[in-house]
Amino acid sequence: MKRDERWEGVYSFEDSPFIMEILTELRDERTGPIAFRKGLVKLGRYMAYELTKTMEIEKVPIKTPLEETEGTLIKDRRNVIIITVLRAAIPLMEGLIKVLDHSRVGIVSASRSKAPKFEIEMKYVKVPQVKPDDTVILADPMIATGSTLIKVLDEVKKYGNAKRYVIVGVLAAPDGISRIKEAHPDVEIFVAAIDRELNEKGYILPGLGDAGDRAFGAPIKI
Ligand SMILES: O=P(O)(O)OC[C@H]1O[C@H](OP(=O)(O)OP(=O)(O)O)[C@H](O)[C@@H]1O
Ligand SMILES: O=c1cc[nH]c(=O)[nH]1
Ligand SMILES: [Mg+2]
Repeated sequence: MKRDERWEGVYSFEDSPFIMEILTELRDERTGPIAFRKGLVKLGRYMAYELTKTMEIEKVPIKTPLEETEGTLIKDRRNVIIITVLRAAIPLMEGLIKVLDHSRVGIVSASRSKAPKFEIEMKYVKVPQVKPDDTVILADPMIATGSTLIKVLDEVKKYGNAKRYVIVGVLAAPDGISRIKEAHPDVEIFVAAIDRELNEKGYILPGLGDAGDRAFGAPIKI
């Protein structure tokens, strides 16, 4: 895990060869939906494992069959809410929850309109009550303009105040990170990698394409 000097509380995993290898497969245009979804699940699992290193732990007395000793409990792991941003976060959440298995889960839909407006439509919001001990993880593979996550954070913060708000994603563009940090300075961001820029259609470069379409196939308009 590597802190990015450009912002407070922004981390990438560019120093982790294993996470980079999974990302390489996701970026590769030859990777089909089955392997793409599996890659997102794997990333979710390993990123959740890395995230536990930033959580509050407690030392607890335990008894082995032979003697008394001290054990470790990750206190914060018991108080996690994962907000899954449809569609592309579904496999990422599946991986996160393998490690953060006590999590309550919120589901929100967010769909970004085409350039230049990039308006976010949020039709479905089901979020549990947020308590002061909670770590709220906002799972969304792609942070492009940042508009989706700004809107999701605006909404989720209505459900109570959390101890931490943490975005877990795969790729981010610098512009999107700056916009999110401006709107929500308290949010921490953990992504596999921070890419170069956005193209005129709002896609991350070099990126991995449209994460939702690659995981689930392109929808059609009827
Ligand atoms: O940072 P932004 O510019 O807001 O873009 C990022 C959003 O775009 C993608 O979702 P999309 O709207 O394509 O929906 P989908 O997951 O259903 O494809 C992605 O999963 C993010 O939610
Ligand atoms: O590059 C991008 C940008 C937004 N959403 C995606 O799925 N990919
Ligand atoms: Mg999409």
